[in-house]
Amino acid sequence: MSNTFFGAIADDFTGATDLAAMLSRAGVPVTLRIGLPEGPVANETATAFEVIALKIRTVPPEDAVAEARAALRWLRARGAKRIFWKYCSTFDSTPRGNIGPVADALMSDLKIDRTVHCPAFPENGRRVFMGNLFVNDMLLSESPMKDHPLTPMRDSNLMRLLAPQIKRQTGLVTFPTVRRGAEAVRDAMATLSGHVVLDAVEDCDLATLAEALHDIPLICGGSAIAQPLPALWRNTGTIGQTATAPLPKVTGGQIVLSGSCSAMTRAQVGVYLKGAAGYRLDPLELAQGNLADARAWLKMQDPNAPKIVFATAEPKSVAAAQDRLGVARAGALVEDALAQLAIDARNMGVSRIVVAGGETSGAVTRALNVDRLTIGPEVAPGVPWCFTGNGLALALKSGNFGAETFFNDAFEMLEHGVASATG
Ligand SMILES: Nc1ncnc2c1ncn2[C@@H]1O[C@H](COP(=O)(O)OP(=O)(O)O)[C@@H](O)[C@H]1O
Ligand SMILES: O=C(O)[C@@H](O)C(=O)COP(=O)(O)O
Repeated sequence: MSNTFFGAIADDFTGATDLAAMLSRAGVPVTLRIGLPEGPVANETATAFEVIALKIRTVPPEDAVAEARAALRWLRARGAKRIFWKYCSTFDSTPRGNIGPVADALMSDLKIDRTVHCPAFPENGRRVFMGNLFVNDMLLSESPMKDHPLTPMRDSNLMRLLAPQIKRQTGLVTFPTVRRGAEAVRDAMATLSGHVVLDAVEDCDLATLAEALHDIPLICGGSAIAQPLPALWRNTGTIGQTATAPLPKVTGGQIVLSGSCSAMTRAQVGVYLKGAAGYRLDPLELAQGNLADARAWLKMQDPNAPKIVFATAEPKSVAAAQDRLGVARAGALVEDALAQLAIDARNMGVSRIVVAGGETSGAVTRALNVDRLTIGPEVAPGVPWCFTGNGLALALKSGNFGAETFFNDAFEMLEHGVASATG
């Protein structure tokens, strides 16, 4: 018998580990699954918090909807009472989706006519004011997200971004209302239907929103709104107390694989290359079928020494590759190459792997046949070390998360040992 209470569907793998980290911080055991299990899972220890990592951020909307609905069915069959649709705190989507279509489909399946959208993540500089998303001190559309290889964000208004993606209407709970407290938020919600965007500027706003909304069936957004939820459910006796489990110690070689071209990753790669061996992947060369050079380079490296393989490049160079190859093909070539190199690294004794990029993390994690992750401590907000059942440690870093020294920070943290985790 399962006792799942909270079920989350994440649109990419870094997003899934980000959400799992926020729940772990709140002291609850989380099961993070890579895709839906193929067979029954009845004999394993059930946890009240399940996160399913999908790779549906940039697939056609029909495919994203089908996968998300299957995940919803699976979670509800396990007993999930609260559903969370986790997407990016920078609202990464194409003009057609997939944030809106999936939210609409989940609403229909749950038979509800209202949900909320809360991408705010103040600790990582994502704030929503009057329905407009800010990244640090910039509007989303003026931030480096305007140049994202797959989901360039050229508008900052969440209602405007959602409108062409959804069948229902949009609404907004404004910042002044949120600052008046949970009751004011509930009163405002009672007058709204469809997709309600929530303003939130600081963590205290997320706490107010969580207090007002923790009992609604479906929350959509970034990971930060999830952090205050477990304490609220614990206070009302909805979930019990939880214990932490010791983490496995992972020794063995190390590598960084970076397919993210986000501004922060570019800086992180630059810093890491000062002390690590590096190999740059070029999508145009990959298109000629040349992965052999990269594989040969990797084979010559000491498994234990710091090293990085990266396709990370400046927007101009990304645009040039995309002009020649098309956006999807350029992305797929890099993802497939890094996935193959992850397998090669594993075969030469590498067991501690940092991956930069959400899509990239999806490709690498799948290639390594990982089906479940235990969540460890965070290297940076939203980026935990994760552990597989078969001796691998993975840190899946979202493009813009972490400090410039992230890659060094990650391995240092493992060297010094990590105390405990949930899962
Ligand atoms: N040099 C490049 N030219 C074109 N596309 C690239 C290049 N390097 C990486 N990519 C692709 O860009 C996408 C980056 O997305 P992702 O891995 O999700 O990173 P992020 O987390 O920064 O959004 C991937 O599909 C990746 O394969
Ligand atoms: O919400 C976030 O910002 C992250 O959890 C996330 O989804 C990041 O996506 P990528 O930057 O594509 O890794």
